[in-house]
Order: sequence, then structure tokens, then C-alpha cells
Amino acid sequence: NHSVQSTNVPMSQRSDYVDLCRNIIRDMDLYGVCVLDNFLGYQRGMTVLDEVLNLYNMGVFKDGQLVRNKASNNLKTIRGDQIIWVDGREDSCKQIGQLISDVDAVVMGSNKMNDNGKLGNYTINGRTKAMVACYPGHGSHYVKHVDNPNKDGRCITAIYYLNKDWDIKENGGLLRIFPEGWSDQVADIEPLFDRILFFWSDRRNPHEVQPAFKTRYAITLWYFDGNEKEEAGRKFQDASQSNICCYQNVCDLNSMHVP
Ligand SMILES: COc1ccc2cc(-c3cnc(C(=O)NCC(=O)O)c(O)c3)ccc2c1
Ligand SMILES: [Mn+2]
Repeated sequence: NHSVQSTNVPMSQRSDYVDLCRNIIRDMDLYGVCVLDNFLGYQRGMTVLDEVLNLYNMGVFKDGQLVRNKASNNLKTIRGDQIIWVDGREDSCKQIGQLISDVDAVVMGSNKMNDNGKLGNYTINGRTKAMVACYPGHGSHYVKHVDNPNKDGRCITAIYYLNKDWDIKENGGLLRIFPEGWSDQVADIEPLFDRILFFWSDRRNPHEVQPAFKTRYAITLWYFDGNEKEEAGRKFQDASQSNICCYQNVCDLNSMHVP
């Protein structure tokens, strides 16, 4: 849990950039999970939130995942999050675009800075577009799941939260991660404003979003490991299925300049 100096210079020029990347490397190696607070700083965080609220009010979010309400076992399903894919170049998403390039900078920076030049032994060379998600409240939740259970290429999940004055007791919406190998330990992450979370996307990190009772916004990016993704491409080609939404939203990071 680390705090970022909130300034308005590009991420990779910030004085604490190297420390940030080192914190990510250490936490990801130790726990497979890393939380950074005050990632953009209040001002920039608010500009991103304003763009997300604007998108939501324009009604462009798609209904989210159907989540069968196992408890009552009736057909009624509680919709999980509502989502929209954004690549950050759209006119009304410039600030989201800036957030994306800052997340790229710390992920690619950590990737390069690690002693063997790889974060978690991955060769990160691409990512999805940004998935802007809203849990509309009224108990909407996401059952325990693994983001990438079948080696589809996604290695790191990055989630940026936008929820001001969030009171977990009143509003719920806790993200609970059940890190593999930590027996009965769980990582409880509150979806707080200007907080960013990284975790390995595979079976090491089953997680759930507990019922939210207030509108809950988040922006997620998934980073690809080149080898795993290429392997998956071949596998899915044969099975002629590409079961992840994210493929059509892939952005190539090779061209991305990281100091
Ligand atoms: C086929 O198209 C799609 C489109 C969107 C999809 C979104 C998710 C997803 C996965 N994880 C979470 C999550 O863990 N959120 C944690 C948090 O908000 O704190 C979440 O909100 C959403 C999974 C599959 C999808 C497939
Ligand atoms: Mn997930």
C-alpha cells in the first residue's frame, strides 16, 4: 500500500517514478498483488471521474455480466457491472487516455526495471483497451472468479478506482482476493478514489466483488504476455473460438516508448 506524490508531470518524469516501479516489482513478486494510493492525484483523478460520469450519463454503458443469483437459485440474475470499452483516443476520453499511458508507464517501467528485465518472468507486449465498469448499486456484485483461468495471454490485471467518499460498511463493493497459497488469508481492497490495484490475472488470484449498494466505478486494463498470447492465438485458432472479449480490444505496446 504505497502513496504516489501527486504532481502533473508525465508519470515517467516524476521523481518517485522509479520508487513506484520498484514497489510494484516487490509487491508483485511477494504477494502477486499491489495497491497504490493517490495514483494520479486529486485534480487529475477528478478529471477522469468526470469523463466516466459523462459517459455513464450518455447511456453508452452495456449491460454487464449476467450473474446467476446462486443463493436463491431462482432464474432471477443480478446484473454485475455495466461496461464500455475505451481506447483513450476518443474525444470525450482524453483524461482516461492519460490515465492509460500512466498505467502503461509504470507497468512497462517495472517490466524493464526488474533485474531480469521481466515482471514475473513475463514479456509484456500488449494490453486490452480500457474497460470502464460501473456496478449500479442495489446489490450488484461479481461472483468469485479468475480473470484468466485458461492461459488466454492476460498476465496482469490493473484496476483504477474512482469512488469518492466510499464507506465500505454502508456501500459494500469490497474487492476480496483469495491469493493461492496463502491458505486462509484474503486481501480486502476498498474501491477508493484514485487508488490503483495490480494483480496476476491467472489462477493465483481468485477474487469477488461483494454486493455494492452505491454506484461503483472502476477502469480495468489487462496486460498481455507475448508468449502466452501467441500460444493462445494458435490454440483458439484451432478451436476457432476466441472466448475473451479482450482480443478485439488489443493495443500493441511494442511501439510504446519507455525511458
Ligand atoms: C465477453 O465480454 C466480456 C466483457 C466484460 C467482461 C468483464 C469481466 C470482469 C472481470 N472481473 C471484474 C472484476 O473482478 N472487478 C473487480 C473490481 O471491480 O474491483 C469485472 O468487474 C469484470 C469479465 C469478463 C467479461 C467479458
Ligand atoms: Mn475479475
